Amino acid sequence: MPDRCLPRDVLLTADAMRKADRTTIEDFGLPGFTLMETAGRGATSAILRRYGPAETIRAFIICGKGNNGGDGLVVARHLAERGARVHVACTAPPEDLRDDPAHNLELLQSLANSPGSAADNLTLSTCDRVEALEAQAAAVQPSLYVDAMLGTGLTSEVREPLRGMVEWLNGQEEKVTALDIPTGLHSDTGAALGVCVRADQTATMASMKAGLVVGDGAQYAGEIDIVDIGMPRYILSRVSRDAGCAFRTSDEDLCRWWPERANDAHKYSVGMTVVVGGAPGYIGAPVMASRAAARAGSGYVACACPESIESTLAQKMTSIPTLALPEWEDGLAPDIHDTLSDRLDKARALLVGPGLGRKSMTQSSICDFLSETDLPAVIDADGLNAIAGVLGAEDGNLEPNGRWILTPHAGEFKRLAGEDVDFSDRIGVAQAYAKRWNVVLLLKGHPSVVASPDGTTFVGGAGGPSLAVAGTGDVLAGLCAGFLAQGLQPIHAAAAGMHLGGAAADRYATHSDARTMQATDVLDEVAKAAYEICGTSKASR
Ligand SMILES: NC(=O)C1=CN([C@@H]2O[C@H](COP(=O)(O)OP(=O)(O)OC[C@H]3O[C@@H](n4cnc5c(N)ncnc54)[C@H](O)[C@@H]3O)[C@@H](O)[C@H]2O)[C@@H](O)CC1
Ligand SMILES: [K+]
Repeated sequence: MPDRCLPRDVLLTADAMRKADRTTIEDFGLPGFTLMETAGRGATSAILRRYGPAETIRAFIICGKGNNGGDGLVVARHLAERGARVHVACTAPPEDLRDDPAHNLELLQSLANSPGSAADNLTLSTCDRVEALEAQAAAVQPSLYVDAMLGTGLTSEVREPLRGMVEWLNGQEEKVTALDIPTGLHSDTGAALGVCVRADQTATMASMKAGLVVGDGAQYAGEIDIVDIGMPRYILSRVSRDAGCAFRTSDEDLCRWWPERANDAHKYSVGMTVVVGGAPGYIGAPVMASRAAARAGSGYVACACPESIESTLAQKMTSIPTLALPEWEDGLAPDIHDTLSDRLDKARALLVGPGLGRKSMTQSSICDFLSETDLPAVIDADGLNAIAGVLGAEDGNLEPNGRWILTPHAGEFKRLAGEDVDFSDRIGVAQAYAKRWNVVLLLKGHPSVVASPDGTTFVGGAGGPSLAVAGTGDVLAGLCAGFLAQGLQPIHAAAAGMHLGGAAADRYATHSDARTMQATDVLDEVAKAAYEICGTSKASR
């Protein structure tokens, strides 16, 4: 777990959030009413920062009957007090509200009925049909909508009349601020539950929610502001390891995990990586992966490949030595471990798979090799295809023991799992299979997710869809292996590789059209991205 536990780095589930709320209220002693007041006041400030000043705002706030609606009622009070024109449309009659939302409705009614400037600016109505919402909006002519219909309490597809209201709201041209999460978004998976508010801004309470960054969350949430509601950090930290929760990788994580070099360092003490990859016709993948391992700081990278391509591969590599692996007609000969034993004695990490091909002999030789080595390993591409069907099998002889990082894309993952997997909950899938297989599992995608067998999970905090191009997987695997060779724990090596690769791609987009990026460009950007992230203190490494 990261040393720091900042709300922006912690991705919580609805369950974890409820647990944190309960602990804050019952054990810590901060009343729920105070949390709601702080949430609403903080969200008001977030709205004014983006769309203020208050006098220019004509806000139309749609409030559900739960606590998310309660937040909306508090926002209404504070926006009106600060001079905004505010109309509140409650989707349920007043008698349906309970506890804190009911109390806040009373306060708002009392404000609306008291003489003074806020009262002149404030109107309230009950609005249980979309036609009524439409008519009220036509009368108010809002400049901003606030979505306080549903928050983390939603677990099933949005029902009428809210469903129609969400569809109507998505048809409006004005800006929309969602409170906590856009109505309709599954707060854990980022799936739209039937419909989902498309927000320009989401003011989320206490901590990031996982659903705001995975699945379709990012496309519905717009700009995200985290509202400090006074929940103690230790409570957020305590729930952050619950199932389904994750951390977002940050530049600070990368700098903390990546070790400085000792003054008396030599190439082997820094960490040697042995890459096993390549096949006739597949030269590029092991070259890219080996270079990436070196870029990540591995002191010495050697690339073992089939003997028939060794001289070609050697011409493509300058500082990376090649090693020839004997071949039979049907692929790599057995006894890879014996062939490489001298190098393996010195190595601190393996990378198995880039461009290996899928010949049956190669696959069985690779499985034997992996069953014989104790080294930490990154297994990618055809390495994954080689172990598909063996990993996790009762009669299989593979024992990952948490030392392996598997980096599958969706197709490779399905082959490994041997079953159709529903990827709508990517964090859940990564956590379940990392535990089942006793591996660190890096699920590539946007964003990528990496989980360890003990449940520690990171979501990529850098990189975007520009990485969806051939060869970037080889770079990612190489970066992870390079970090593994320097002694990082497998989960941190995988998260560091994911973050640095993403940051390199982001850096490319600062000076070139992201659509033109190739995997070699990512590799070229790695050194500069690392320098910008980790600063001059790392320049001497
Ligand atoms: N102490 C707390 O618990 C705090 C909660 N906060 C807010 O409270 C929210 C969670 O509140 P709740 O747990 O009351 O939940 P919500 O307010 O998100 O939703 C509950 C309401 O949704 C309705 N509902 C559930 N499923 C539905 C569906 N499929 N279609 C239509 N309606 C449906 C329920 O009938 C219920 O009225 C958070 O998102 C956040 O905005 C914040 O105020 C901070 C403090
Ligand atoms: K909402």
